[in-house]
Amino acid sequence: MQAADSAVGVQPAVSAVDLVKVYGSGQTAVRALDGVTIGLDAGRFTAIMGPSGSGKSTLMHCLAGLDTATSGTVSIGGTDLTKLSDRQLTVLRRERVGFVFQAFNLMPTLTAEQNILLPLELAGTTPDRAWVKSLVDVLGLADRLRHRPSELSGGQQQRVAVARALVSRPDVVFADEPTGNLDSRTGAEVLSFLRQSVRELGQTIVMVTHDPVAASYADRVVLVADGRLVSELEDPTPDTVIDAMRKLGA
Ligand SMILES: Nc1ncnc2c1ncn2[C@@H]1O[C@H](COP(=O)(O)OP(=O)(O)OP(=O)(O)O)[C@@H](O)[C@H]1O
Repeated sequence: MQAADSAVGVQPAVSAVDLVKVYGSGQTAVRALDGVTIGLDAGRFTAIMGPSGSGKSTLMHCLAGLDTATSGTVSIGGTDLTKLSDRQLTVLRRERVGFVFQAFNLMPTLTAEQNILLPLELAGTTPDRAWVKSLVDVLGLADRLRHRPSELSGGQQQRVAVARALVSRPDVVFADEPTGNLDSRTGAEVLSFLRQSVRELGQTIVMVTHDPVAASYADRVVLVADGRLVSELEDPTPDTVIDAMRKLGA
């Protein structure tokens, strides 16, 4: 078997080497990331956890090309983000990365369907109708497509945001507290769908969360403290995540 066919040789979907992020300068400088090296495997669901202020959001923003690191490198699908111009970075984010935010971030004047198709519209790509239909069906949105976000429940809005993130089959989906604004039952539905998209569609997902139950949907949890990776868990359960967080003093 070729190395590329085995798990050992698989290139990570996202990787970072010695990532440092310093906000501000002089006496007020904050070292939010202090030398993070990480590889996030394709086709897996990774959760990033850690105490408040530990650097989770900064790490996610740097990995996703939403923020630039002070030093170190980040690659998505083999492309080194630090070598791209702002314009190239915008195109890469649009075409190869999907985002799901806590606050849904849907366009209020567009219908659910228009919101889902927006990334393709912006990229000038023709929608794969069969793919769009399967996303809409699996997410239970078929009878909500003509509604605007204000006419949808929070859970429905987040399902639209998930469909929008997946519609262009991105290399990776970054989710920042995707269930933070949802009740636990609706949150569980959204997390189950994210899990399903990894299992059945081979999607790569990276999620920042405070919630041990949400993290237990992931294949792997990486724990951040004071801007460094301090430990990780494979096949987490809520209890193993709570234990690991307790050890960090969180
Ligand atoms: N724009 C900024 N300017 C200055 N300092 C910042 C900025 N953004 C974040 N920080 C600081 O960097 C550190 C890491 O912040 P970050 O938001 O990444 O942590 P977090 O783990 O996501 O926190 P939380 O769980 O509370 O959202 C914190 O000390 C924070 O105050």
